[in-house]
Parts: sequence; C-alpha cells; structure tokens
Amino acid sequence: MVSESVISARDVRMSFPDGAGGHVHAVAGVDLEVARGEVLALLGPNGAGKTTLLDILLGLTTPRSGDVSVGGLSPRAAVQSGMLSALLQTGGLLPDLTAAETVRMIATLHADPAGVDEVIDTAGVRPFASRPVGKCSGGQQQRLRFALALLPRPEIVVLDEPTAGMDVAARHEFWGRMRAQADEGVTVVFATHYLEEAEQFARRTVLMDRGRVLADGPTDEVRARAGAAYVTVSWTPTAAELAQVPHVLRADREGARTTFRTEDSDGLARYLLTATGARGLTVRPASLEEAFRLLTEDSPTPGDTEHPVTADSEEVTA
Ligand SMILES: Nc1ncnc2c1ncn2[C@@H]1O[C@H](COP(=O)(O)OP(=O)(O)OP(=O)(O)O)[C@@H](O)[C@H]1O
Repeated sequence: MVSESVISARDVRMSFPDGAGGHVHAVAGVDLEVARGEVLALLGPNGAGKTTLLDILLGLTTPRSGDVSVGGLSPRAAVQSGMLSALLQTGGLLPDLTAAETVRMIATLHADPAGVDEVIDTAGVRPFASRPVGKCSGGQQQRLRFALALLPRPEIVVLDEPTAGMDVAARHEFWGRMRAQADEGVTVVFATHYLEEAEQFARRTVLMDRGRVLADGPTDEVRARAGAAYVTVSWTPTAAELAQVPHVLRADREGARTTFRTEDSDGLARYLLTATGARGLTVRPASLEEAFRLLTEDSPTPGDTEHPVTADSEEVTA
C-alpha cells in the first residue's frame, strides 16, 4: 500500500446564499487526504455537499476558505496538466456527432492524448462508435464520457454519480471497466447514491451529511462503526435484565424476539447464551445502507458514532 497523498484538502468550506438572506453551508470544514491508487466512495444524502466538494477538487468551484492541492498543484492546474480528469453526470455532448467523432474531436484538445481507438475499447464505446450521440442511451453516453475522461491519461479520475440512469447490467459492466483502471494504479474518487456500489467497489468510504464528514475509513470499518451487527434472540428481558446486557447500542422487541444492535456481536452473543435464557440466536451484519442511515440519523455531532443505550434511547417497552 503506497501512502503518498495525491489529493489533499484542508478545512475546506463553501457556502451559497439560501435565497432567504442566510447561507447554506454546502461544505462546512472538510479535511480529506487521498492516497495514490486509492478508490474512495463519497456517500451522502441529497444536499450532503458531495457535488460541491468534487467541483472544488476539480477547480470548477473556488472554496470560500481552505486549501486544496492535487498532486501538489492547484485543482485547475492539475486538470490542465491532464493529471486529473472528471466524469461528470451532466456535460455537454453534441448530439449530431457520432461517439467516435466525439472522442476524436476531444482528443485534439489534449496535448498528449491516449489513442482514440484505445480509449474507445477501454471504455466500451466500440459497439456504438458510429452512432450519433443523440441516439445513444444514457448508459452509452456515460461510457462515452468515460472514454473522454480517459483521453488525457489521468492519474486521478473523479466521478459524480457515474452510473445514474444505468440499469444493473450496465452498472456492473461500468464498474468492471473502472476497476481495471484502478488496478492499473489510477486513483478513483466517486460520489454515489448506490450504497452497494461503495460496498462493492470502494475500499474506503467517506460519509458526508450537511457539508461535514461523518465517517471516513475502510468501507467495512465505516459500517462497523455504525453498529456492526444485529443479534436477534427469543427472549423478552425485563428492563432490569436488559440493563445488564453488555455491548448493546439499541434494542427492539417484536413479539417474543428481541433484536440488539451491537458493535461486538461475539461478546453480546456469549452473554446472551450463557447468562440469560435467550435462545434461537441469529446474527446479521448491518448493511452499509443501515450504517449510513444510523450515522446520519443518530450522530448528534459529526464524527461521534457512539450511541450508548440510555433510558431515553431504549426502544424496548417493559
Ligand atoms: N450554486 C448553488 N447555489 C445555491 N445553493 C447551492 C448551489 N450548489 C449547491 N447548493 C446547495 O448546497 C448544498 C449541497 O449541495 P450538493 O449538490 O453539493 O450536494 P450533493 O451531496 O451533491 O447532493 P445530490 O446527491 O443531491 O447531488 C445543497 O443544500 C444545495 O442546495
């Protein structure tokens, strides 16, 4: 694992007028270091600030404050040098040009472009290369944008919801191609609403909400921090019994079964099976989607992912 940082953002802030005399803090003090060759998912609900942050990394938006460098350059210089390339969700494609003509035309704008045929093949554009862009499907247009993003032979590719509008098969194929790029050492930073994409493709996930980073780490650890697992047993503890149970973040009862959210399913299971009358124990890991929801809904302060069970947060009714 090489740890050289290719993207460095320090205390980056950006706000916009909210139309009512106030401001929306779209990015509210974000620190981010991305190492060379890393694949990083930026996850967050609508309005979390993902697009604004990506636009700042790409030099399309100048932050109100903070420092950003990409490969030691300003974002704009990094884009101009071809080191950093973007695949944005929207982006002008000329409908009357064919896909291949589009690639050829954009190639002429780069000083030292990759081969046109090479990127057409790498991005999977070949099957519709002679089709006018206006007649290409959304998924095909996204592949074309991917081909264009590869033209400058980038070291870093930034993608804003790259598979929006693609069906499952197209999404799968897209990520296969992107993974091949990552395997060759390209750093990939992508924003997505598809939590399973982060889970399947990104080793590291940054969760954002209201302009702040809620969690940043290996995708499986981010999930673990939000409550690694759900342990369900046939047992209906009294409030006094429940208070004795260790490693519990939350407990919910449904009929004769009680489900515990826990960060230590082994420790909890051991206690339940040896110190209580619980039986029929099952363990289910939390999905990233659940982790995400728990972090965004439960975290009182950004970065604080501890949710000790208190009388107030206890969900079980005696
Ligand atoms: N140009 C702008 N003018 C005013 N407000 C803006 C502007 N751009 C973004 N915002 C606001 O900043 C916040 C963050 O928006 P941003 O698009 O970065 O979020 P996002 O995480 O990308 O959301 P989505 O997933 O919906 O694309 C939102 O409240 C949005 O309305």
